Amino acid sequence: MIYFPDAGQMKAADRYTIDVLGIPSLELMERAAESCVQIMEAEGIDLSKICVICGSGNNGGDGFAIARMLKEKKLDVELVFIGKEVSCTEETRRQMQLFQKVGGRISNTYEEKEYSVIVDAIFGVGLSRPIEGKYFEIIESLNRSKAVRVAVDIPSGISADTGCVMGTAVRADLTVTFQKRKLGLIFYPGCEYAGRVFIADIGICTEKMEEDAETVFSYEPSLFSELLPERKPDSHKGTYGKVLIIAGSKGMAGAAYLNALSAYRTGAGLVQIYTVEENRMILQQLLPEAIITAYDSYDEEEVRGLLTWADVVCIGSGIGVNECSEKILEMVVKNVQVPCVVDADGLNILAGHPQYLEGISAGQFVFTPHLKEMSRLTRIDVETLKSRRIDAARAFAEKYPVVCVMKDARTVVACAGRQTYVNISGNAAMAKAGSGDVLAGIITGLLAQGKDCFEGACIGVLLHGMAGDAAKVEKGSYSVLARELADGIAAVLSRKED
Ligand SMILES: NC(=O)C1=CN([C@@H]2O[C@H](COP(=O)(O)OP(=O)(O)OC[C@H]3O[C@@H](n4cnc5c(N)ncnc54)[C@H](OP(=O)(O)O)[C@@H]3O)[C@@H](O)[C@H]2O)[C@@H](O)CC1
Ligand SMILES: Nc1ncnc2c1ncn2[C@@H]1O[C@H](COP(=O)(O)OP(=O)(O)O)[C@@H](O)[C@H]1O
Ligand SMILES: [K+]
Repeated sequence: MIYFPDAGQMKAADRYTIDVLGIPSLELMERAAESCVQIMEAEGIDLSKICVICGSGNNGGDGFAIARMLKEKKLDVELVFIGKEVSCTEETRRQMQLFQKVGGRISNTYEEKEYSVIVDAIFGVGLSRPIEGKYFEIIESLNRSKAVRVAVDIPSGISADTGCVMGTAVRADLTVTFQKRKLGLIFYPGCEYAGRVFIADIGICTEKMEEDAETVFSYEPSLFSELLPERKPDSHKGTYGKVLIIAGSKGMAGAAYLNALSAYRTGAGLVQIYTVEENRMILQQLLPEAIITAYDSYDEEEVRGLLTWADVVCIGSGIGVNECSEKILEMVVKNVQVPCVVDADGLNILAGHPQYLEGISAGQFVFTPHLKEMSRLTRIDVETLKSRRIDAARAFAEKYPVVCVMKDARTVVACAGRQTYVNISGNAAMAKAGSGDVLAGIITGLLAQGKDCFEGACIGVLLHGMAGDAAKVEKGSYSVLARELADGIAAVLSRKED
């Protein structure tokens, strides 16, 4: 597992390392600076004319130490201190003196010059409010420079908790972050502002943080195959689950097709699609492997029978919001006894009828809203959701006992009592209609093979992104179609057998 701390957790890990393990703060700062210098050298960055810009916190302290180390290598280093002397931490003050001791000079004004590299040590995880005034001007100005920009720990102006730009932020080419990649370097736009990220091990103990229920994690894509359900030699189609897909409306056969295809590609044993009569022939031809049952109008007994048959249900993709789909959804949500994925219009219906969710069982539902659907469900606007993704997904999963898969370029999976997952696979080729239907099918396929709702959701989101990455290799960022994500599933899963 990979863990992504927020600012508070990183500071707590620093404190633990200093106070309990007895590694002096100044020593950590020396290691941090050494790692930055080493990485700049190893990356072949032109160090012929260096500018290090420091703030008054410990991030600035790192900057002073970097400047000293570069100066000791007889390099041309200018140091600009733009913090407040009174606000300096004890360590930063000490580093300032050490820099001056080796003959370093400190300027208090930043001038646009032809630097080869600018080291950003203005703010790290201690950024506590939006950037204004002279800090704003300086960051904008160094973003105009042609120099390579190296951020220390995190680009100044990026929130370590959310990845949001706090007023303005340094656009780095490279970021050297200490011990763990902060959450703000995972979420966009922070992820883009950071450029290439290097993680330097400076000996901060993160064990406590890894055990913390509040910590956000991801799976190591290289260890993906260990997460998959087993395929046993002595098995038959019943071993891998009977899947009921309730999807598609007139003109939306594709949603049902993509759900079902993806569930099959992920390994489900038998898939039945329940859809409107108009889609029967289309789906039969598109996916002869699926059983098709069709309806003209709401038939409670038929739905009840299908629920009894199914080991897993996926409902909502392209079902439309109308009287019939509302009745089917209400019936399913109130009566389903097996794991159930609710997607798209299923969620839009629930947004208008939250009473359907009263009394639902815990650990049985996976909801897969994109941000707009999440906004409808929570009545929180999309911009606010973007600025507090983790909190919003967690709050929803606390309010309703469901696994909440809040989809975006970085999908978040929250479940009460579990650490929150954030996904790091996938790419912009997936920003196309139908991708979400594929995800709902993948998660359903994993649940059919016995994964619990939370694991099935996390592994499904990872697999979906990896399938997108495989599809991008084949078709490029512009041309991938949602159905080709299903080919990507096959490409990823077949690697397990290699
Ligand atoms: N020993 C350790 O702990 C280690 C820490 N390490 C390094 O320390 C970094 C964390 O250091 P930190 O906690 O001192 O905070 P930091 O990011 O320098 O910023 C705080 C300063 O910024 C100021 N400020 C904030 N927002 C502002 C704004 N919008 N506009 C203007 N000012 C603003 C704030 O001022 P104040 O709020 O007090 O007015 C304060 O002066 C971490 O990222 C890593 O690089 C490593 O060396 C490893 C060992
Ligand atoms: N830029 C991107 N990077 C990674 N994943 C993406 C990106 N854009 C979209 N996705 C993924 O594609 C899916 C889109 O889902 P959704 O918006 O519901 O599509 P649709 O409703 O058209 O099927 C989500 O799982 C999302 O995480
Ligand atoms: K910084």
